[in-house]
Amino acid sequence: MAVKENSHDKLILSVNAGSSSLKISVFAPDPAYSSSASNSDTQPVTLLVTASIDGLTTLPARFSFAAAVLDISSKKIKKEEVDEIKDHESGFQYFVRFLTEHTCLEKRHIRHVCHRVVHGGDYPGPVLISCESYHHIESLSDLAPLHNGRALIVIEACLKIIPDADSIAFFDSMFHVSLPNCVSTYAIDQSVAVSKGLRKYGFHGLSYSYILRAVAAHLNKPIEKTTLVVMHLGSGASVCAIRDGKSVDVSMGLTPLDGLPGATRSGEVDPSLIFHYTNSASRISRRAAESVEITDAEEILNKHSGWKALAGTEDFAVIAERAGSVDYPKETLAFELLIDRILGYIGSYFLKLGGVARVDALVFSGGIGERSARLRSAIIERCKCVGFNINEKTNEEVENKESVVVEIDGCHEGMKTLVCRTDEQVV
Ligand SMILES: Nc1ncnc2c1ncn2[C@@H]1O[C@H](COP(=O)(O)OP(=O)(O)O)[C@@H](O)[C@H]1O
Ligand SMILES: CC(=O)OP(=O)(O)O
Ligand SMILES: [Mg+2]
Repeated sequence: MAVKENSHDKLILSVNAGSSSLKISVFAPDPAYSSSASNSDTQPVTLLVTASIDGLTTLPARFSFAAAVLDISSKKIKKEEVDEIKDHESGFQYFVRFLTEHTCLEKRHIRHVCHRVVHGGDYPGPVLISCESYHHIESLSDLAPLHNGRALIVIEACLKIIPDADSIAFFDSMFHVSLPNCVSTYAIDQSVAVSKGLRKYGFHGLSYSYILRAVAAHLNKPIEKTTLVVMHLGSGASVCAIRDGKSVDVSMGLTPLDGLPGATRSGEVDPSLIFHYTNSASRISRRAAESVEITDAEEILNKHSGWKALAGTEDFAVIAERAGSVDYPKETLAFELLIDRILGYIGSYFLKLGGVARVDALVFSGGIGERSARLRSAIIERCKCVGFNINEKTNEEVENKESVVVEIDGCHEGMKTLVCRTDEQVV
């Protein structure tokens, strides 16, 4: 397996610690690109390998691996159950060992490790991991109890296993620094809000950033003139309103719990529900993730709610398949409830963005948005009244299409309905 030394000796590892998954890609800088020849802050990269571990909250975990370049590795693995992967940390260790044993890439050639970190507080851009930034991210862990703690565990494992590479944190919240004040502000005492940083931050920003670029390119429009309603529907689910290339609203809030329900998350509830659910709801617990302190209420609403609570499964594919059958009332409720909440955001954001005159497209993405033709169809059916459309045959065939962006509307004029295969690692 001969690999040109100069093209693969400056590797970039990109790690995406999601709530139920760990996705890792390895990139090399594009050798044809000269940084001095461009003023752009982005540099093209070539994907070498990509791996994904899912089911981390419903063990056994499943490992997938593929090399994008033939001479790197002949291995291709599709969802193999791996008992030794128990969590994000052991998943990362497994991946690095796999890379060493089954590809010609060498650990010593990894120069940069980019970590997706969900909550970055006021950080407007990426930061190099140092003692100070590590502790800042740690201090935000109780605002993203399913995410920041796990990302830090992976960062620590990485510093141990690949000590010569620098680690850089890229935040989900960065994309939403453009939220208008009236959107990000909660109607509470502003001196408390400001001193404690209690405002809407919004998440899934790396995904929205990727989707915005990909969709703008697909529509042949400049990013700064692209206006979209985008759904990122995965174990954590959100909707974002993008006006002229900037996030102007997003359904997640101070934490990723707000907005849509998810695999184990309740999504928005009347805040008073917490006081009535159980009288021990505000007791501090240490169970969510090591090193994170949260209350019982946060634990219940983050880890024991969502479709796990409604239908007894965290797998939305099962829910989508069973919904509508009289034999499966729980799955039917979970499916219809998600659609109801999504429609609420689409309607609201469509109006906020200026309706049919301004919106370029409605975009589905994330594990569910990209794979559930049934969910897309059920949503678009109810969005026809505002001008969106769906071609059922194209919708069913999305999985067979290779392109990053797939049109499922079948119209040639007006607002598009699109599916975008998001890639947070590449951002
Ligand atoms: N064919 C499918 N139909 C509907 N949902 C699916 C399908 N395949 C996977 N999913 C769902 O996608 C979700 C995972 O989405 P993903 O965005 O990859 O995860 P994460 O939120 O952890 O990053 C899971 O809830 C899974 O059930
Ligand atoms: C922010 C968030 O919910 O991320 P994920 O969907 O990866 O869990
Ligand atoms: Mg994700």
